[in-house]
Amino acid sequence: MPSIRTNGLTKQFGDDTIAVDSLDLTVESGEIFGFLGPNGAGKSTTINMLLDFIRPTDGSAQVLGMDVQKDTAAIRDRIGVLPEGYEFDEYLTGREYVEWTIETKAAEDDPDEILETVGIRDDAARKAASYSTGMQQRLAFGMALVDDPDVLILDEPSAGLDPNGIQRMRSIIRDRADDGTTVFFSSHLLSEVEAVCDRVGVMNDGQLVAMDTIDGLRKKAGGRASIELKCEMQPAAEEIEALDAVTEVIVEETTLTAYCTDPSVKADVVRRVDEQANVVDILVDETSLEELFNRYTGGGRDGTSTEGSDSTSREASV
Ligand SMILES: Nc1ncnc2c1ncn2[C@@H]1O[C@H](COP(=O)(O)OP(=O)(O)OP(=O)(O)O)[C@@H](O)[C@H]1O
Repeated sequence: MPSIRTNGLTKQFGDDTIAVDSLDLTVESGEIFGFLGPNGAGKSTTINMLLDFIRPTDGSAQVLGMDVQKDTAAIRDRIGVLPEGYEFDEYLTGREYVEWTIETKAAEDDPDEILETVGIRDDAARKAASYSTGMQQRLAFGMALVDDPDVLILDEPSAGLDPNGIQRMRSIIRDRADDGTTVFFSSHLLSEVEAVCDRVGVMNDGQLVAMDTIDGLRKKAGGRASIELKCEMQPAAEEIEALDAVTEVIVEETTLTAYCTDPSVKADVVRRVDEQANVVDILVDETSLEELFNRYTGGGRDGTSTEGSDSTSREASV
């Protein structure tokens, strides 16, 4: 049974804005699913409908086989949520927030263990409202982990986190998924999606424009992978050009760069170049996800899809 399924899910705001347009989505149990898209693509609106925070104009959605509108309470018992823009009031400390969540869910977690997991145990006695943005995000994430939920729904979970926080969050997500938790998280950070997801759905302008593994998406997009080889002597391009799936070969002195439509051909390229010219160094530079993302989203609603994203080619490359 899929953990999350939507059928023709649609949300229109006012007369003009179709925030989510006939979304058909299936997330299997135990998957880490990345919900990717530029600002305004419809990610939060979708999540808000899954959580019954807002009602769809059309279509339906199920979480854990239950209808999100009819079985809201039963669903909330079994999911953990990190909403976008969580706000903490000035009265409770970090530990009290976690304790409150444990109590609300009638769970038996150890609050200190949760605080330790997300890396804020040393600050647990401070008021949560005085936390930095990243610490608040860690706290909200910790609260989502209470009661070992079957499904984690995380809206931009790395927002405000430092590299250490991002690393920690990824590792927690992987651990939870290994234990069978389904993780659905939205992001416009390409590197994040690449780093943890089994599959991604790409939203653009309210529509799901692609849903596949990263590799699968790249193949469909016709993205090309490249490999650069430094050799002892000058290699000849002809034999490499003749390989299936190699589209272009450039030789500059003792360096050969091969572009291919299927990344699996790279091993063959290395072997053959090595036979001719002794490969001394390999520099792989595959199609960047950013390029792929832009190909699918065409720059987003406002043409600035990757603005502010973590899009250095090395970090975003697959
Ligand atoms: N309450 C609302 N009233 C009117 N329009 C809304 C409302 N909520 C969202 N929208 C619009 O719906 C569209 C999708 O917004 P949404 O917040 O779902 O995008 P998103 O993909 O989550 O973006 P971001 O990455 O910036 O959070 C946008 O055009 C947004 O302005």
